[in-house]
Amino acid sequence: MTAASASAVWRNRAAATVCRPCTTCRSRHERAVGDLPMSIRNLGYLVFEVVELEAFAAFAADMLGVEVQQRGEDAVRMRIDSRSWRIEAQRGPRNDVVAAGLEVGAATDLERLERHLAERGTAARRDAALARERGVTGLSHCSDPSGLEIELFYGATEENHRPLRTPLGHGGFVTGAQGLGHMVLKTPVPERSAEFYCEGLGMAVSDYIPLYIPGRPPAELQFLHCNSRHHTVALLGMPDPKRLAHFMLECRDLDDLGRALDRVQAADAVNATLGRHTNDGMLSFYAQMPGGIEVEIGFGGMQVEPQAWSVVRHEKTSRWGHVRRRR
Ligand SMILES: Cc1ccc(O)c(O)c1CC[C@@H]1C(=O)CC[C@]2(C)C(=O)CC[C@@H]12
Ligand SMILES: [Fe+2]
Repeated sequence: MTAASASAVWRNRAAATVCRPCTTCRSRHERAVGDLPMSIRNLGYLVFEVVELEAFAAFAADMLGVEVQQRGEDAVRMRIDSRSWRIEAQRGPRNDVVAAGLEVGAATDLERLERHLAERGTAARRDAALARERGVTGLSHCSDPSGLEIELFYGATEENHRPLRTPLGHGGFVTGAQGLGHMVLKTPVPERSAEFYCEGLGMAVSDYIPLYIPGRPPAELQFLHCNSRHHTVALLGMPDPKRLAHFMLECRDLDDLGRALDRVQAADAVNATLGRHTNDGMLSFYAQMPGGIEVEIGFGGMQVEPQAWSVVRHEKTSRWGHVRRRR
């Protein structure tokens, strides 16, 4: 079956919603990056809503080592690289991610992606005011199947004329073409979500890992890439009013991960111990930010070559470590 006819088959089946891990429908969204005429390039930014904004900002500055800038009374923005900002936190009740910025190459790419989404029944709406607010040239937004706001954008603002201001000193984070890091999203409709990110936005499956949590129905993690980062989005098939399972920032230097672990341990905020993941080989630990938002601090993730990648399955989530603590 050619790629074109496979996607036609998927489109014909789109009305039939099958939301459990299912090899039949899974095969419909499995294809390589670049198979579609347009694709998102990377995860550009994340917007959070948190009740305890000051505590969240302090944790980011003192534990993660990012640069935090106040933005009025009720928002902060964080820099982790040359971009003017990568993470925004707004004061609000949700204690969750409220928008994800996915970057495309340029104006024409955004237009093509909008047309492609419209053909598939997803209306992405242009918003010049929101583009200005985010500091980007063009922005069009829609919802993912779990209701998360997805902001497709191009033309971000660079601030590479000055280094990061952090009290801690930091060798920086792995970003560039790999984007800001990754996010793991819980979704009650994992097959629809996978179809949206793959057939809609042009991402591709890296691998699958089953998840057995005692006392819960078996679930599955689907790892998706859109550049050489092994996964930019991972989907966890599990209903939850909180959409974000965690987001991940990757340190360039191992010592920055080690020093972050020291600080997070001293603050008694470790959610999962140091470990190495099976699929991307990332060395990481997980920390609990104020508002219950979980962040993974990583180092040394394996990169994929999208055009040469073959989908695989793993039986375990970690080669070792990542022991979770009960909260
Ligand atoms: C398995 C895995 C590979 C690479 C990653 O970057 C990554 O975050 C994960 C998932 C880790 C984590 C887990 O294994 C136990 C269940 C967890 C906590 C979830 O509920 C979401 C993330 C899952
Ligand atoms: Fe992760």
